[in-house]
Amino acid sequence: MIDHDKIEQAVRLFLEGIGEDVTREGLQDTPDRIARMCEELYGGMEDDASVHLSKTFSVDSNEMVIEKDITFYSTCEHHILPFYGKAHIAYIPDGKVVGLSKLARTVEVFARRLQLQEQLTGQIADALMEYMQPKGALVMVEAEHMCMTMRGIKKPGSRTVTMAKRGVFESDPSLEERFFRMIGTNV
Ligand SMILES: Nc1nc2c(ncn2[C@@H]2O[C@H](COP(=O)(O)OP(=O)(O)OP(=O)(O)O)[C@@H](O)[C@H]2O)c(=O)[nH]1
Ligand SMILES: [Zn+2]
Repeated sequence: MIDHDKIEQAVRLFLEGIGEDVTREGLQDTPDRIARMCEELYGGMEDDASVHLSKTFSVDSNEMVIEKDITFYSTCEHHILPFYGKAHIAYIPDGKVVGLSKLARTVEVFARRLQLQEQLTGQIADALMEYMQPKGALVMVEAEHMCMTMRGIKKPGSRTVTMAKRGVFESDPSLEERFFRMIGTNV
């Protein structure tokens, strides 16, 4: 549960900590604004991937399905700064598929919380395997981390690429090659 009162108290303390005057006009509503924003940014913690992925329906073909370029925004758990980019999801059905929007909804469930990119990638793949039981799933995430660009090492434009393979994608390398051909990326 997101606790608005705690967030508002913390934001006031934080503003004092950086030497701000919390009573000045521009900051008066900021604690409340941030508490409301947290509902959106971290709302994935109160959502459940099984709700989206268990709405399957039957199909005749078990050909690979790819949903690519799913834009997401997440927050790095080390610095509480955004990391954002694209997720690509592939799966090989085992007689059933889900509505395409449910793949993007699953990305949102895990992106809208404090995260590590590797963990985000793995959690999406695990949810697909657990709740829709395909023959295999592959998730690739490409992102820019603001903790690498606006502070610290300051390398704007650097991208982190992570991948998680499950099921037949682990045992058959030709499926991964097909995935790369189909998304048109050479990482
Ligand atoms: N593996 C991984 N590392 C991440 C992710 N997001 C941020 N990091 C890294 O987490 C590390 C935290 O390093 P620390 O040395 O504890 O903290 P820091 O002194 O702020 O690190 P610098 O960023 O090097 O200044 C940094 O190297 C970040 O680049 C992520 O999603 N996955
Ligand atoms: Zn970070």
